[in-house]
Amino acid sequence: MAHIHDLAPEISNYTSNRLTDSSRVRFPRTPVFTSMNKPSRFEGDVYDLEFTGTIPPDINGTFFRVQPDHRFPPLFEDDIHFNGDGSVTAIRIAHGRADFKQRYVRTERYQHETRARRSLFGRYRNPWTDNETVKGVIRTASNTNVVFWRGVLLAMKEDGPPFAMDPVTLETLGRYDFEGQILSPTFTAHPKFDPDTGEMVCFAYEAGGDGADCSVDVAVWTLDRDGKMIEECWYKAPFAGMIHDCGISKNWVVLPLTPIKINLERMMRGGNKFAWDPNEDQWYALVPRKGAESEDIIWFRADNGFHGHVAGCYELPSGKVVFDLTVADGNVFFFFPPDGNITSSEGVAKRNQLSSPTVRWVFDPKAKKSAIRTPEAGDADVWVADERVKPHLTWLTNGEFSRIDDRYTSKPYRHFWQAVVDPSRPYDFAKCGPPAGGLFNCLGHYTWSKEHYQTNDSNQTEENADAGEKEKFGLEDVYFPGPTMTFQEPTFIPREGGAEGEGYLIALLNHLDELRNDVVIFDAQNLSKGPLAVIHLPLKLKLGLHGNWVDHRDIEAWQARRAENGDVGPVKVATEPLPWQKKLAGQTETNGTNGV
Ligand SMILES: C=Cc1ccc(O)c(OC)c1
Ligand SMILES: [Fe+2]
Repeated sequence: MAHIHDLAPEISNYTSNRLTDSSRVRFPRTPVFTSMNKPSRFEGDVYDLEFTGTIPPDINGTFFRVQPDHRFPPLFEDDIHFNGDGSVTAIRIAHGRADFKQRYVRTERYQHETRARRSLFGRYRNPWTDNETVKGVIRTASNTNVVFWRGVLLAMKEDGPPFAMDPVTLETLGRYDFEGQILSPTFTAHPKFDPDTGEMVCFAYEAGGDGADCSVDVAVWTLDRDGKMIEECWYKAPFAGMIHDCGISKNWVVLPLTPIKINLERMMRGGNKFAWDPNEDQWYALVPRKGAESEDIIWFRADNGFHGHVAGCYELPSGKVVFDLTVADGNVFFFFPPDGNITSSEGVAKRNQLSSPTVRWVFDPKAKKSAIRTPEAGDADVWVADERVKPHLTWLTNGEFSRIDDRYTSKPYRHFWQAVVDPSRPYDFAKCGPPAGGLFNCLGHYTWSKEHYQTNDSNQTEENADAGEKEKFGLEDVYFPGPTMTFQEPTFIPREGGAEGEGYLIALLNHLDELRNDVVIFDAQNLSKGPLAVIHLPLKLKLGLHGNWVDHRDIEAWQARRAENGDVGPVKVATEPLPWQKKLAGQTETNGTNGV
């Protein structure tokens, strides 16, 4: 059979890395856009998905998740996955059956590019690489997380405000500014919900100016269960770096500042948003949840490392704060190499060799601290603990995307789950090629042992732990599906009335050979037994980031509250431009009227 390229010759739409012919719809032939990573770009519904096994009949809710999925060939041929448009998937499960729905988030970016029928926004979080026609437009692709908040689904990416969607239809309602209460240019993709108070704790970094100016301003907010902002405090970080996830305990917020840095000059030259700095520390900010002032923040410094996602965070009887997350021993984001250093192709091989254990830190809010100055923070005091911190323990789990039973957010917890990398298992390279998105070839369930469930309060660090203890701190329950499959992030589904961790685990499975996905459901505490149900999608999705489970009764209760005659009423999306946009428009106008 003739190859398709023989029938119609392939003509590149790129010249020297730039899109030079936007009339040719042809994606780059790079690993970011081929094989499992090929854009899928569809929206649609599949009613009553085929499945094997048994979908537990007590499950009634929706698994929401989001993937970056480029709609148009990017402006730069070497574009990265994280720059793709947010596409939200909903797997609605009830009565032992499942339905599928997928829609793009109608961001402002989406609207502009649809009208132009081409890409207009350039490199990841770099507005200096955009088409002139979209200057001042909110650039976010809303592609990192979807959370349910007071009746709406919020699609989020940390470079911009969230966009609200209807959780049943996935229709985009508009940009959400929390009814005018949060007007920062950026907003986290990882807010945390306090199960006792119903509060949402959230934050933003690079938040001081227009969201692309390398600002060191960090904001932390609390909204109460009625959606009212009750806490807001602004801080200065020691440098402009990524703060991706966070943890909350009863009284504290922990913000991990990763040594991957923003540099304005590099951005203005059209370069990368971030560069890994192998010589910089990891920093952790301990921030009071209530009544904080800027000077109350304490920064703890530790040796260089790359933060993954947070498992748990809670306080010990002494008031010290336990903070558990994965920390890799090198640059996970190989596409953001150190300035003037290794190429990203060297980086990908290196990334696949990184070790990514689960690390427990114990921070003392009463630690002695001193004010320092950094070039980036200018004349602002940055309060730093005098003593550097060391891991309290390091569990060699080698995974990422830690999740817990979210009803235990802010509390001591026993169970966590991860997508796990186990290079000792067979991998069919001939059929699958390099593992797209990383070799997450197992799902793992971890149970902290009794002595580590609520870690003892002595100031024990790795150095005085027993040698054997450094590796395992509880039980491991791992499932390996076979040499042609990898997993995406798992999400816990609680069983009604169940104790912590009683319920199900749901995740997407990638068939790297067939280029197709399944949705798998496990007994959350018995992964090694294999899935209870495998729901077969008739198509290939993309590698997503994060997802969340929403009980259907919550959706129904909020539909009633959000009805025209409900006690809350329909959600109000943002109607005014953000302050940075108004300022920019004002500057443009002034230039015009002055005629200079
Ligand atoms: C996994 C982290 C992460 C961090 C920043 C991003 O913009 C992102 O986009 C999908 C993902
Ligand atoms: Fe994340």
